[in-house]
Amino acid sequence: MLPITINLKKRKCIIVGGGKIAYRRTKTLLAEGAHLVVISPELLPELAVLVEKKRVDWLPRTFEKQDTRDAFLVVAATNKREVNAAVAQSCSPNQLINIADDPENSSFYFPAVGRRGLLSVAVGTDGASPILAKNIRNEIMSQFDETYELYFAFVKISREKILHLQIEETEKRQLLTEIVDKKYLDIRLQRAFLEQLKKKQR
Ligand SMILES: C[C@@]1(CC(=O)O)C2=NC(=C\c3[nH]c(c(CCC(=O)O)c3CC(=O)O)Cc3[nH]c(c(CC(=O)O)c3CCC(=O)O)/C=C3\N/C(=C\2)[C@@H](CCC(=O)O)[C@]3(C)CC(=O)O)/[C@H]1CCC(=O)O
Ligand SMILES: NC(=O)c1ccc[n+]([C@@H]2O[C@H](COP(=O)([O-])OP(=O)(O)OC[C@H]3O[C@@H](n4cnc5c(N)ncnc54)[C@H](O)[C@@H]3O)[C@@H](O)[C@H]2O)c1
Repeated sequence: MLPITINLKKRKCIIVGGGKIAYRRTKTLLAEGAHLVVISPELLPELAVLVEKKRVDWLPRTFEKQDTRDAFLVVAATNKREVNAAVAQSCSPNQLINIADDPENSSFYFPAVGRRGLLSVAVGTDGASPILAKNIRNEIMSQFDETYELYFAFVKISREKILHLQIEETEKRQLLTEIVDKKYLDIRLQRAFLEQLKKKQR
């Protein structure tokens, strides 16, 4: 399975079911700015709060096969195997579909995600053990404390500035390599580097 980072901003995502798994998926997809529609006769209180806050749309009924028609991504997360199978059946081969109780027939899995500023980490085990994926994610993320949040922002800004400099390609490459040195976790060195770049811009 290929891990990719998908831009979900404003894309329509359908979640069928309103229980624990639906809520977990909702949080993951909302964090990426997706347009979420939850279809379920009942909702977990945590999901109802998100509906009240208008963070997600809710269709308070059971699934109907036209529901998935214009969705970019679909999650089948009811506690009924036959309903989840019907959700999957209703999708075209080009829609992204995750079936909570049927990885074999899902076109994508949810990895264990970690975020620190602009860094994102996704760990999967091809479904072998979600708990292990979670543990490995936690292990990786423990290496990145909050100083990395500023650092990743520094790297992004510096890279943009370097790419726009009127200098030789070899020097650009050297500078792009320079900024990933861990010494730049130190904010004073970040400032000094940006000052240096300013001089090169003139
Ligand atoms: C990583 C994480 C992301 C997330 O869900 O956001 C995730 N599962 C998590 C937790 C978790 N899931 C389960 C348990 C109970 C213990 C256990 O069974 O091990 C726990 C533990 C817990 O809750 O702590 C049960 C379970 N999971 C799946 C099945 C179906 C099956 O295997 O048939 C069943 C049995 C259902 C049943 O009982 O019927 C299937 C999938 N779960 C996946 C992802 C995909 C594979 C990821 C990979 O490649 O490893 C995959 C294939 C598809 C998918 O659903 O996307 C998230 C933790 C991260 C976090 O906390 O951030
Ligand atoms: N992938 C995973 O990580 C993972 C982990 C645990 C469980 N599961 C599986 O996920 C599924 C859901 O688990 P859960 O704990 O969220 O269940 P749950 O009982 O908390 O929630 C089920 C929801 O489905 C809704 N529902 C039932 N019939 C429906 C229909 N016809 N149309 C629309 N909604 C309907 C119910 O109203 C309820 O909100 C189960 O099949 C379980 O085996 C997957």
